[in-house]
Amino acid sequence: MPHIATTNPATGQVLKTYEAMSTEQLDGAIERTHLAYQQLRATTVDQRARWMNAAADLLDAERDEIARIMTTEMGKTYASAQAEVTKCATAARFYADQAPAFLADEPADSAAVKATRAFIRYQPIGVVLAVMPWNFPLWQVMRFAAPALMAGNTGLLKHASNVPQTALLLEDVFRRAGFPEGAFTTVLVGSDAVDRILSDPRVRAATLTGSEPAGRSIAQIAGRELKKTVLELGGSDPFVVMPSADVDRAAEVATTARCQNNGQSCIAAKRFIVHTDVFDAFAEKFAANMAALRVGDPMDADTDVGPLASERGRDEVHAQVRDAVDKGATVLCGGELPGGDGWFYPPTVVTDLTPQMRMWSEEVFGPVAGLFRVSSYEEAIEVANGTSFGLGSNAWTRDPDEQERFATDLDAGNVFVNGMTTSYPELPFGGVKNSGYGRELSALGMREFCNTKTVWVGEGVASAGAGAHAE
Ligand SMILES: O=CCCCC(=O)O
Repeated sequence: MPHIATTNPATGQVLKTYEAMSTEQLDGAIERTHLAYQQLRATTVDQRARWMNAAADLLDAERDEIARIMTTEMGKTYASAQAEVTKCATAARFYADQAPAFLADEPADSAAVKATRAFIRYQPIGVVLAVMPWNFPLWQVMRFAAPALMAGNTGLLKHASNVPQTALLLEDVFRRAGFPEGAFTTVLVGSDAVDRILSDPRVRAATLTGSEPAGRSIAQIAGRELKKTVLELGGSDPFVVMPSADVDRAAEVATTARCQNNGQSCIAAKRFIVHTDVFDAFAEKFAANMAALRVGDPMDADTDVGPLASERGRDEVHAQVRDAVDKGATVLCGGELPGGDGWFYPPTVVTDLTPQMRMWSEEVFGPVAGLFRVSSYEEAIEVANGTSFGLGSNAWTRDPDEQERFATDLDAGNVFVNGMTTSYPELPFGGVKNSGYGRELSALGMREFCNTKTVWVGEGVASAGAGAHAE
């Protein structure tokens, strides 16, 4: 039986447990979501925008209570949980505003294809399964749900088993906002149910944010079933600092980039690759900033870093650090398991890493930074691109030529120059290599789950021109 429960990571206390759905209940949930699709696809984009704006208003109005639940379920600081709720409301409004333009018919060169009219029409495809992680328990779901529902698709959410309350409350928000019953449905099941769900003919596609093994497993099922997937998997983002960089600012942003969300973000900077000319200055400031972070109760406004989400996650992070230390790495700060309740881990900086150490190539999902010294641009690129991941990346340089080169040479889905990788509704988000494929957010994210339909109209039909339709 899957263990679906709210366990407070700050205390280790189990607060609420849930029974997994039976096969019959799951089938009923799929059917409701499928029937809701028949309804939603027949609504206008303006109607859906009204519901989406109402969902945004509910999120704003209930922000503090939602944030408290998120903090209790996965340990992020209360302030960052509040910011996450606000970001979700912003994304909902963004898609409510932009959907008419993103879904409008796109005229093509009709003369070139010997048509009276030729255009592209974006239409929904049906029920989309969303398998989502606990680290940004509201945002990861919303960045799928807002574009999907605005396109006229319906969503079936299989959330991580440690954030059931957040999963259920989002279903409730969409229902109260006015979306048809079943338009967004949470299923409380373990990952063993994913094969059954994705094999169901009523489910047309899947999106997953999660680990590389989870991505491989979904892709395998979807391949067998010939269903579209978007995968956003792990990352071990490089953060490169070159001699012309503002080192103080880079060290400050590096600290936030590594420890955001208690170090548990796929786009957290994880490998700090610093040119030898500024290495010592950067290392000193960065380690001092990391050591100064306050670790503690995530509900406390003075806390910078709360607990990791699970005991297993913390054990894994510590094992990666111990592996490096046992093989000769140097710890500049942190690295010791604290005593007491809760799954806390101190901000840690480790240097003198070698390819034999797990930290060299693996993603570290906690507030632990690997620090690398390089002596040229070419070496920085080689180390930065030297993992199987390619999600986000950061480069710090005031040299305009270098900025251009980094934008081209970093093998990643996102390059942020003199700033920290983050996601915006306006910009596409996703990775290359083992970080996954497909894009979320922006118009591209909405169209991933649309039927991009070519329409060609020959002679004998009154020409009305394309561009008016938005389903
Ligand atoms: O684990 C992935 C984190 C994504 C965070 C964001 O979208 O800002």
